Amino acid sequence: MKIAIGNDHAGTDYKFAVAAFLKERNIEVENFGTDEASSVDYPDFANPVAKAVDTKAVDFGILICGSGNGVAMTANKYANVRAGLCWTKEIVALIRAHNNANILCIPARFTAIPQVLEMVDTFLNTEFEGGRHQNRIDKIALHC
Ligand SMILES: O=C(CO)[C@H](O)[C@H](O)[C@H](O)COP(=O)(O)O
Repeated sequence: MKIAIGNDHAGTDYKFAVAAFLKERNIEVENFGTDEASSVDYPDFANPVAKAVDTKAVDFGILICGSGNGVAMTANKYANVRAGLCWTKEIVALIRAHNNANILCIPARFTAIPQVLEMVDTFLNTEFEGGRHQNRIDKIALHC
């Protein structure tokens, strides 16, 4: 499995923790995020992750910014991306089981790292349920 990860300055520490967690599980990680704490613009890091997921160059993406909203808004501009903003592992389970999300968006300023690692574990270990949820995903469309 290969995962693209991206973050702005608010998510740098969280990105390192998540990347280490994934590598310990022999998951390949492509780092598109900043490695610094100095201020940057989140679309510069969310766009390459979303593009990698959109083109199926990777299996999943993980995006981290302060609130998680900026990266989610950016990623959901891509046709094949379903990016979900999550702050508990229960919501993570639902974005996989019901929404077949392929990018997990994490609000670094409103979560703790141990909680985020649990969320990432849930994201990787929850299957899409299909059925009625597939019908609904099929109705998600670009309107521009
Ligand atoms: O874009 C965001 C919110 O949608 C992210 O949370 C950013 O990390 C945040 O806006 C950065 O804020 P800062 O005051 O420039 O550190």
